[in-house]
Amino acid sequence: MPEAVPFNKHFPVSWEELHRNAKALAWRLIDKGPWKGIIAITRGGLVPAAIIARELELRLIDTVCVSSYDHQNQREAMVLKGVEGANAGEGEGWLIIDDLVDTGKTAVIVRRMLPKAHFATVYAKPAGRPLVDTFITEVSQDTWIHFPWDIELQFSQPIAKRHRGD
Ligand SMILES: O=P(O)(O)OC[C@H]1O[C@H](OP(=O)(O)OP(=O)(O)O)[C@H](O)[C@@H]1O
Ligand SMILES: O=c1[nH]c(=O)c2nc[nH]c2[nH]1
Ligand SMILES: [Mg+2]
Repeated sequence: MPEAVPFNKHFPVSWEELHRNAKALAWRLIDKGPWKGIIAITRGGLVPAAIIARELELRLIDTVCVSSYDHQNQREAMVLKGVEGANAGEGEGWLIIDDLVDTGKTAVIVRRMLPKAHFATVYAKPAGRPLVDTFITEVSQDTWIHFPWDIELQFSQPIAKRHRGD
């Protein structure tokens, strides 16, 4: 297994940016349909999936529940729930939505379940990029993306102080 890359950079995302980028993803996906429905990868895929479902007027939504990080520490991926019944078959005509692809481990697991589905994320890092069919924004592998549901407004040190290492 490749060495874990330390997260040296931080990329905070606001609700507005997330909304705008999820809508941009919907624009990219509209011509690639028609779509039978969405399979959201919980939990990170839930918010983008809701925005995309609204824009593409999709009302059939299922989840695949996967968990593989304790904050920034990656561990063995756990599949807590697969696709309900045989609803999506091999996934043809279905959209899989997640917030991001990082190492690609989660994407490999879900792609194995639904090999014919279209995998779309809002953000992608280079290691996971080959596993995604459509995405909006790429960030470097050593960047941690901070989603709006994980952060809160608080005091931030002036850049000069941070630069000096105070
Ligand atoms: O490409 P990978 O290295 O597999 O990482 C990407 C996955 O990691 C995060 O989920 P996480 O397992 O942290 O669960 P969460 O969505 O419930 O926060 C993120 O939402 C993706 O699903
Ligand atoms: O909030 C998150 N930001 C990330 O950059 C990331 N990579 C894997 N899982 C992640 N979760
Ligand atoms: Mg996730």
